[in-house]
Amino acid sequence: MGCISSKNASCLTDQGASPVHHRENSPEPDFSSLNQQHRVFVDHSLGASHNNRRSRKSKRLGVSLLSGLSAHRNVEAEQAAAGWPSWLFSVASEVVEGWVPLKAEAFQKLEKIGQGTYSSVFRAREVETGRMVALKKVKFDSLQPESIRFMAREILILRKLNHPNIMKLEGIVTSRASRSIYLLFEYMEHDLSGLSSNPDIRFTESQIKCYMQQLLWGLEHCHMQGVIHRDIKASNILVNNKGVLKVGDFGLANVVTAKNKHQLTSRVVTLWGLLAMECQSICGVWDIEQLHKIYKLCGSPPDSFWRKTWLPHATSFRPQHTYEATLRERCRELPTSGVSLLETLLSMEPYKRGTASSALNSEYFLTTPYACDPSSLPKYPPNKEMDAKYRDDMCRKRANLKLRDSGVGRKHKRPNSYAKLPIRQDTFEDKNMRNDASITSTTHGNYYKFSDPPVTTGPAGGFVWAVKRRKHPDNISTLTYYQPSSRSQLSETSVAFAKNAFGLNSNLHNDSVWEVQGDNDDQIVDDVPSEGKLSRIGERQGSLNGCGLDFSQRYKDSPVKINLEHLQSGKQSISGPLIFKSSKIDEILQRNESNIRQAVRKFHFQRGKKILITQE
Ligand SMILES: Nc1ncnc2c1ncn2[C@@H]1O[C@H](COP(=O)(O)OP(=O)(O)OP(=O)(O)O)[C@@H](O)[C@H]1O
Repeated sequence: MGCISSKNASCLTDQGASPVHHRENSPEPDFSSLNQQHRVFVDHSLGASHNNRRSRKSKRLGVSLLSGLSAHRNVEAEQAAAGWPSWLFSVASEVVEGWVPLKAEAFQKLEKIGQGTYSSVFRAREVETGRMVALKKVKFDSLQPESIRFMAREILILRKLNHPNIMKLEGIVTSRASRSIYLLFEYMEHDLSGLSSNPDIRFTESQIKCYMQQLLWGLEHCHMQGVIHRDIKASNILVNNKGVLKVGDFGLANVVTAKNKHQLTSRVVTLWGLLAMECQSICGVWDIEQLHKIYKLCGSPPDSFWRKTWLPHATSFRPQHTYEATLRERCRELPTSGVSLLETLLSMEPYKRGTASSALNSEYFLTTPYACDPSSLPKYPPNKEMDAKYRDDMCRKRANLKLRDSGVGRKHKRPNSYAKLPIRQDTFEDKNMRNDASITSTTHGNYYKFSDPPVTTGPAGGFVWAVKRRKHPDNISTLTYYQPSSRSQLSETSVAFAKNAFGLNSNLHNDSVWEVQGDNDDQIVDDVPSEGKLSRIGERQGSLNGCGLDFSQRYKDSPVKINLEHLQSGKQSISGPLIFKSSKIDEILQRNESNIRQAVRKFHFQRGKKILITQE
């Protein structure tokens, strides 16, 4: 527990009111100018022109460029005077336009309540009012303009949104001397991931409708502002003790404009858990697996879809046989109107897919039982995704120990139901449990409930599921992949693998990198390693330049084939169920992991050398 310290900042005002100090007529952030702000074009051909009219025009243009430049300098001077760090306003001055930084001393930082890929979230007390708040420390590299721009995008989008069901950005804590920033939000006691993974909590139909309605109201607002969230998942849906739901984490959000609507990346949205995201860096199996699951739930798109689609590489994802939707069967306990709504929202064909607005007008919300009032929702003890993960980890450790004790070795076993997972009290018994290095991946609570994969006990654990699936005749598809045959061949791509792995929500690896750099979340950290940030840039940016891999090349051939051109070694085709031989996969995963580690070590070693040289 400790106070964040910084020197230059203003202090907070009334409780409940936005603590941000707005200047008069604070303009709306202009997204289009974010990347162009500092590009001042001087057209040298203008002065050489013999055309008088053109020359006069050029002079006018020159004058306006100069006055634009000086206006810009004024803005920067103002922002510096307000106490903003220069690395921030010189790259993305729109972010702080009309605001002044909040004093770090104005908050007492309490415990960590959330750990995302791009941030750590802390509960804090506003010293003046005693109000609880959440401070999100965003990970980025203040030495890298691209990294700053991506962090800035989240802020700009948050500033653009103003709705009771959207997390409101109340201010930014930083200072002229600081190299990190904290985003200030209202404190929310729960996230839906934590709540729904608690076996003791069962929502009634009207409570579900209440949450759904609030979620859709929030999303409708985003869409009306041209904002698409692109990472809607239970842990990003926050709920407070008054029953109010707010959509959070706009780190992957973007603004759709007429210009960019066909250019946005498909490399967003969290797949089905961190483990999957880590494994995704290896042969891309998990994308395909997830798609396979989706087909099995929602049915595969009809022939007309594949003929009409303009999505690049779409036909690569075409399954070899038709899947009938099983959604109705799987959701037979839900009311018909609810399943119909789900069907519309999950429709594979975009023109059939419902919008947030159409969902709000659907029969589901117009029939009894109606959505309850948020204030009537029960008050639950604080429960976050982090708590659920902690329970999962403990459960896996326990399962692993049991298996060892029974001499089963590395065989994997799936718990019968998530409800049987230990709740937090139980886990205290496990405090003295041996810390098994192989049990490192964390899994989302809902993962067990819905996707029903096995407990994983090692880096390759996910493939047990693939092995299990061999028994099911409906999992048939063909997949081709290039299997690396030797360590040396893989090492050529190790950096790419490392970057890719970091870019794909690999908390496990991110954490170790941060430790290497001596990052301490209790202090304002001045620098952060750029490796993780680089990949983050790639991922958030929507291009994969930072990762060194071109995913657009990944699924060149059809149907459901993986063609990894960066693994230029032995081609292997598998026909039949969508599986790999687990032993081979184990090997590949282990090799990849060690390559990733090597690449990271090498990177830090080289970076350290560079720093030394610079200092000399
Ligand atoms: N305002 C808040 N109040 C309380 N808890 C919060 C708040 N904002 C975030 N959290 C907690 O912190 C977690 C991580 O926050 P967030 O999703 O914003 O970070 P992230 O780094 O973008 O995560 P991700 O890896 O999902 O992209 C959330 O799942 C939630 O449990």
